[in-house]
Amino acid sequence: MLLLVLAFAVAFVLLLYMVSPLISPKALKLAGAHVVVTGGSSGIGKCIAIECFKQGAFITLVARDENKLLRAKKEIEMNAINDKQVVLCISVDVSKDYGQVENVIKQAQEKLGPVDMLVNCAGFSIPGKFEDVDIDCFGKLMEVNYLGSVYPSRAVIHTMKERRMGRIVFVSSQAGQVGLFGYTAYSPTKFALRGLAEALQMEVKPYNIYITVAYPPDTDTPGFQEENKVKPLETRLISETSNICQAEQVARLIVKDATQGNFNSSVGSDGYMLSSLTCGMSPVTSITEVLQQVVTMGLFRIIALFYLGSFDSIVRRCMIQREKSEHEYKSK
Ligand SMILES: NC(=O)C1=CN([C@@H]2O[C@H](COP(=O)(O)OP(=O)(O)OC[C@H]3O[C@@H](n4cnc5c(N)ncnc54)[C@H](OP(=O)(O)O)[C@@H]3O)[C@@H](O)[C@H]2O)C=CC1
Ligand SMILES: CCCCCCCCCCCCCCCC(=O)[C@@H](N)CO
Repeated sequence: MLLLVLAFAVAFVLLLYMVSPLISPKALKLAGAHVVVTGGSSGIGKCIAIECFKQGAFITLVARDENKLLRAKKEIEMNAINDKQVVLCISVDVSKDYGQVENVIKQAQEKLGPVDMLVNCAGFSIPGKFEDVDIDCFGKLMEVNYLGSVYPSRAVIHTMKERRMGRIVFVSSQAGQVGLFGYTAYSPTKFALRGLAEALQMEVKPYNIYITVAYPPDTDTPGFQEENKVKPLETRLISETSNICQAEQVARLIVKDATQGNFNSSVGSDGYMLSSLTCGMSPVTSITEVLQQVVTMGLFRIIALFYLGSFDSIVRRCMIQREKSEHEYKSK
């Protein structure tokens, strides 16, 4: 009898331990909230700002080009739901100097109050074969995509901890879940955000601060058009596996996941599979999510083998094609 009670007690404690990371956070209400969006003057960032504005938030847009900022501000303001809402623009390079970024956040907090949600969306990509990408680009990408997310986050975290509330979003990429041909310089910067997010989430969870990492697929934005000008054929063919998304759709999902406090934010069926497959030791906030992961991971690994096989064959075909045309060129 005593043994039975003991066994039940142990089972109960174990169950409590298993379920304790699953307690869902309370959703953040955006009406009246202050949302800072880096990279908010274009593409996904601009659409995130619009989505938050539509829900009643006050917005600070952070990017370098002042004209682009002003144009985005006008566009966002057309979506106001009341006449108190404000869009503030501040021009700064998020990657250069921590002191500057800290000042920008201070200015924003003085004008619009403490930051409730920070969205780190400033970033770019330089695709190309490992040996073709200019050696300086590896550092530049790491500076903007990684340090450019560390600096603003570091500048808001103190106040968020004091207030025991907040949301921080890191915009990674599907290329931050899987390394692909042409992304040797870009992928690592997006993988790095995941490591940062996991470690930071563990630190700030007791302060009721929730981190979201978003993994968008190719999305039709000015940045995407720019990237396509230099994208190797292999990268384009491999990326075509995933559909091109609209920035509005990606933004809507990111804002929904961030306000709900979900650690993971993905788009579409490939996004869903990739996230389940690469969940690793990442935090979970819902029981359904973790059950889906447990059930689907093995199956998705098998499906992934077919994808990997097709990617390998794309790379091989392109190599043969290239060598052939080089040969023809030489023999002419
Ligand atoms: N589009 C896509 O296919 C995908 C994009 N992503 C990621 O989403 C994010 C946004 O991409 P997307 O909307 O396409 O990009 P865009 O090029 O359209 O917009 C980038 C924004 O970031 C700002 N920015 C760039 N560098 C800096 C900097 N050093 N300091 C401050 N602001 C900066 C730009 O303004 P300014 O130049 O004036 O500073 C602009 O507002 C990026 O991190 C990208 O890696 C992820 C997956 C897919
Ligand atoms: C079960 C396994 C499923 C596997 C599916 C694999 C699909 C891979 C497609 C990857 C597309 C990469 C998009 C990068 C976007 C990006 O970040 C740049 N456009 C930035 O500008």
